[in-house]
Amino acid sequence: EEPVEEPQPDTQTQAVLSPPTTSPSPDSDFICTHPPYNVHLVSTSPLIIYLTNFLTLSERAHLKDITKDKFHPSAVADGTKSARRTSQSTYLPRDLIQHCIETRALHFQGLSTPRSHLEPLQLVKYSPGEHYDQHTDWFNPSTTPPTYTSASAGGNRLSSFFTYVHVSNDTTGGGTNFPLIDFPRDDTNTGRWCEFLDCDEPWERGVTFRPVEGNAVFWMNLLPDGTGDPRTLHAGLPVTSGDKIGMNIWTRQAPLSEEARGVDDYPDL
Ligand SMILES: O=C(O)CCC(=O)C(=O)O
Ligand SMILES: [Fe+2]
Repeated sequence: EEPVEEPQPDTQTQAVLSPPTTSPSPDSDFICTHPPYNVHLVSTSPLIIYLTNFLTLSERAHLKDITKDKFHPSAVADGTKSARRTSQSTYLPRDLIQHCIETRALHFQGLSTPRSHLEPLQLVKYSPGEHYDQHTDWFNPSTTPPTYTSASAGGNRLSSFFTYVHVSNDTTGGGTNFPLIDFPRDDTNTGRWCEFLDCDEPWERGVTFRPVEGNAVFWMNLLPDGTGDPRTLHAGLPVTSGDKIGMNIWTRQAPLSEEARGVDDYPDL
């Protein structure tokens, strides 16, 4: 019997976490290997990095398969549905593939980031017309209850990965827009960025990442003094046709409780 999950008040700032349940291993012979993803520096301040082939085809297929019937309307901090975020979300159950993706995200951040700093991985699905208004992933101390962001509750969100898990052939729209970030310089005029960035957007709109399945955007949310970096403002632009599923991988400043993360029995490597 699958436990029925209540829709989680999972937020504009997604402060309230739903601990993942453990699902049986997808394949007991599974060995965690990491794809040879590529790293492209978009901005050094704030740090924004574009990653190609961060999720393999089989990982994407697995993520879609295990979350097929699990999406609930995305909500905001007070638990209500919001016109600001019209997508559907779900947290991933814990399994070996989920664990392997977590390991990749941790190693990318310097090999010694503890797993306990990771929030449960969250999938977000957009159908035509759905979007997520401009927001920051870091919690604003003036609007977020301190119980969500105190050091004992994990602190703030240090970094974000937004990975594209599913983008259909007919998907249009659905880019991830950072309005305050300058388009990366390309003095050689190779136009290579246009494969990943929307070069048709007017330059005042900042940088818009195209949703390309398997790829990911990584950025640091906090300034060196630990406060939120306002330049990380971003939006999930409306999907205009087809659909899009993304995954958030959020790393906190401090460990989350087992209550928030769920029990994790997998060996670390
Ligand atoms: O859908 C996107 O492109 C971005 C989503 C996002 O920023 C979020 O879920 O926090
Ligand atoms: Fe976000």
